Amino acid sequence: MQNQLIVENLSCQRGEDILFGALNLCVKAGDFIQIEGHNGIGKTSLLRILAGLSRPLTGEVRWNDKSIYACREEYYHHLLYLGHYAGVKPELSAWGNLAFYQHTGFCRQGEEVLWQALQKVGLLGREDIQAGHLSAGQQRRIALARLWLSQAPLWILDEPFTAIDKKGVGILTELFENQADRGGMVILTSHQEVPSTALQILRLEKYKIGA
Ligand SMILES: Nc1ncnc2c1ncn2[C@@H]1O[C@H](COP(=O)(O)OP(=O)(O)OP(=O)(O)O)[C@@H](O)[C@H]1O
Repeated sequence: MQNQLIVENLSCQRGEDILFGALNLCVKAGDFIQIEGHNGIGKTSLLRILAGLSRPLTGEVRWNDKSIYACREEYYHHLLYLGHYAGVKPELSAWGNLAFYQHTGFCRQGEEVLWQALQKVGLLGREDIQAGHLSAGQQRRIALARLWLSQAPLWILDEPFTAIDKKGVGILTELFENQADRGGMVILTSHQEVPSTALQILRLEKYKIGA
C-alpha cells in the first residue's frame, strides 16, 4: 500500500479565534503541496496539527488509515518536520549535528552522504565549528541538510526558505521535486514564490470560518 495522509473535517482554535474549519485533504505519494495564506491565517498551526504537535478543535489526521495519535512511533519514523526553530544543537558542530541525526532518524547512512549534505548546503569547511558560533542562516542550513539524509516519506516544512538565497531556493525546490518523484510527499509553507511547476497550492483562506 502507498503512504497516505488523510485530513478529515479539521478545525483549529487558537485563543478565542477559530482559524479554519471543515478542512479535508488527502495527501498521496508524489504530492508537493504549499499551504498558502496571509500572515496569521493559521499555516503554522495547521502544520503543527499535521505533525501531531498540537491538537485540532475537531477532526482527525490519519497516516495510512490510522489516527496519527494511535501510531505515533510509526508516524514519527516516517515524518520529517522542520519548524521555525532550527532544532540544531548549539554545542555540536555541523558535522556532529548531522551525525546525530543520521544515528537517530530514518536516514541514508554513511560518511559520504553526510559530506554530500554539507556540500549541498554550503557548509563544507565549516563542518567543525560549533553550531552555536555559526550565523542564523548557517544554523538554518544545518537543519536543512537533514533533508539530504532523510528517507522519511513525509516532509512537513514550515518556511524552509527563510534566510536562504535565490540559488539555495532553486536547489531546495529541486530536492522537494525529487522527494515527490520518488514517491514521497512534501507539505510546506513559504512567503516566497516556489519555482516549481509540480507544486499544488492549498489556499487556507477557503477554510476560514466566516470567509
Ligand atoms: N498558542 C497560541 N495561543 C494563542 N494564539 C495563538 C497561538 N498560536 C498561534 N496563535 C495565533 O493564531 C494565529 C495563527 O498563527 P499561525 O502562526 O498559525 O499563522 P501563520 O499563517 O503561520 O502566520 P505567518 O504567515 O505570520 O507565519 C495568529 O493570530 C497567532 O497569534
